[in-house]
Amino acid sequence: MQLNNYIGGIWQDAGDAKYVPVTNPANGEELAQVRLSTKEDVNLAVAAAKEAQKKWALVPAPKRADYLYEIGRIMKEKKEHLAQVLTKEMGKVIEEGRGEVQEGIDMAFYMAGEGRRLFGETTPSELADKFAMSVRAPIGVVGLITPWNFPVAIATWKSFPAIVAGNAFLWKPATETPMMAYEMAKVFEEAGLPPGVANIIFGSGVEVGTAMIEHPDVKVISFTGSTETGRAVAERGGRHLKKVSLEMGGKNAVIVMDDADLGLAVEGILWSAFGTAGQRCTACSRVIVHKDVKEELETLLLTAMEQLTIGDGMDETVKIGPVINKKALDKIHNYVQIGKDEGATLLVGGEILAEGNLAKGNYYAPTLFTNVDRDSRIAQEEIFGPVVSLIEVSSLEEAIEVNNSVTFGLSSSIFSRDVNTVFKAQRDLDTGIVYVNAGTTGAEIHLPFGGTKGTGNGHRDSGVAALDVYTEWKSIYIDFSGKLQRAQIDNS
Ligand SMILES: NC(=O)c1ccc[n+]([C@@H]2O[C@H](COP(=O)([O-])OP(=O)(O)OC[C@H]3O[C@@H](n4cnc5c(N)ncnc54)[C@H](O)[C@@H]3O)[C@@H](O)[C@H]2O)c1
Repeated sequence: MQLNNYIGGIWQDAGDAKYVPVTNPANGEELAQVRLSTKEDVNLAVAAAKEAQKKWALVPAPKRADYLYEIGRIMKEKKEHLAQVLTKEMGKVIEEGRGEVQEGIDMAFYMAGEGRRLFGETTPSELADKFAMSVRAPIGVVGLITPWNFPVAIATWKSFPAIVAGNAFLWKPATETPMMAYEMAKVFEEAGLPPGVANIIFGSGVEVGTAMIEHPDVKVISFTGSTETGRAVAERGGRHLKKVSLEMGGKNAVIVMDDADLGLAVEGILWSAFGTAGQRCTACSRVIVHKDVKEELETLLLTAMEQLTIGDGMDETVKIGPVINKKALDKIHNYVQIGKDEGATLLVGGEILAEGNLAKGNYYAPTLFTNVDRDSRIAQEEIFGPVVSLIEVSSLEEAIEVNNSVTFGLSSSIFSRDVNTVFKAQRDLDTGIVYVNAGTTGAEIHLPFGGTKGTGNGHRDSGVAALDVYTEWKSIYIDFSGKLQRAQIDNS
């Protein structure tokens, strides 16, 4: 199967395009071949989007929303199929695959509702017989660049607000997960979205991403991915005066205080550290634990980790699937070596798993380090795999300081039964998302999603805040006095 671009409502021919294989990380099986698009393909897509957007912007927002209702309905109908494609292509276990598709469905219905609430503001004018208001205007053609770890949810966080706000978009998915984008292109087509509103273009970040950012008709770049790539996107976007929204890496922590329900904390840590094999931007990568409960927590965690079954995510009994590719496997293993060299104590894991059924996939053993120095590399850098570092502290103040000591600021969590502790923590934890008595993952689509510091640049995906990325405020003054009134001068 060859995956070609969807541009202006037409599936591009193969022509003389180059392709690379898409493989199943669970067993190395080739699933498809994906096109490596060129700058010319990007130009075609931008032209199609620009043309379509002119008409799309004139469709009333509640009517644009109707397409999202239809998209949501089709996704719901195809939910199991989409979840299976997701799991085969990306590796997360099927239960999580279903959850992610559901998130996309929820986003479709939620954003459709925004079509009837695309609120502006009316404002008193300085002058009599004058009416002042501001509206959210569409921006035009927007470019969406997404990572492989949430191949459908993140795309819906970006494309659905773009659609409802009256923009047309070009979406470049990660090269590792084009099949989900191909499936979504089919959903857009089936929903009858006018040709050119949604354009899907496959290819490398450097070639396609750069061409999108540099194209003068692409007005917004909404990027989710690593901080390293995000920085390059921001620099290039800045040079071309683009509005750039960045959602990037994380180094998220669970804080376990001495009065915490330890059983609950273990459940929260397990889910957020090892779900999606630790490859979530919100994954728990550090556990900051009060010294009085450290030993007990270690024992409970080790016992719970023994129950984690590892394998192909299509098997309903499996809890942890593979990591995305061999490069990721090597990166994770390298960090484990760094942790050992830094003097941390490896309690369990720390190895690539390649026995029996696991031989053909990319599997890493869930790994727990303790006695980790808060300033060490494994405590500071994003590993993006199933590796957790325990850091001991003596007080809430110290726990917050350790949490905030990293350059990232996506998500944090605290387990405590004390109301004063949790209120102080939610105020002082410097992250875009804070959880209390829950792990570091599990966003709800009607709340803003994003982080502080090195995780983002102040924009948010998800929630009503996402509309800020895809709209521009336009102020309108209507003078009905019949004479030329001049604000300020006339008033002075
Ligand atoms: N904060 C969030 O909301 C969030 C959510 C999910 C993932 N992430 C982060 O994403 C990372 C994992 O995803 P990844 O490995 O796909 O990230 P990545 O940065 O390697 O790639 C992300 C996207 O950018 C493209 N790209 C690569 N180079 C580019 C360039 N020079 N110009 C334009 N585009 C380019 C890629 O092809 C891909 O589509 C992790 O760091 C994770 O924390 C963040």
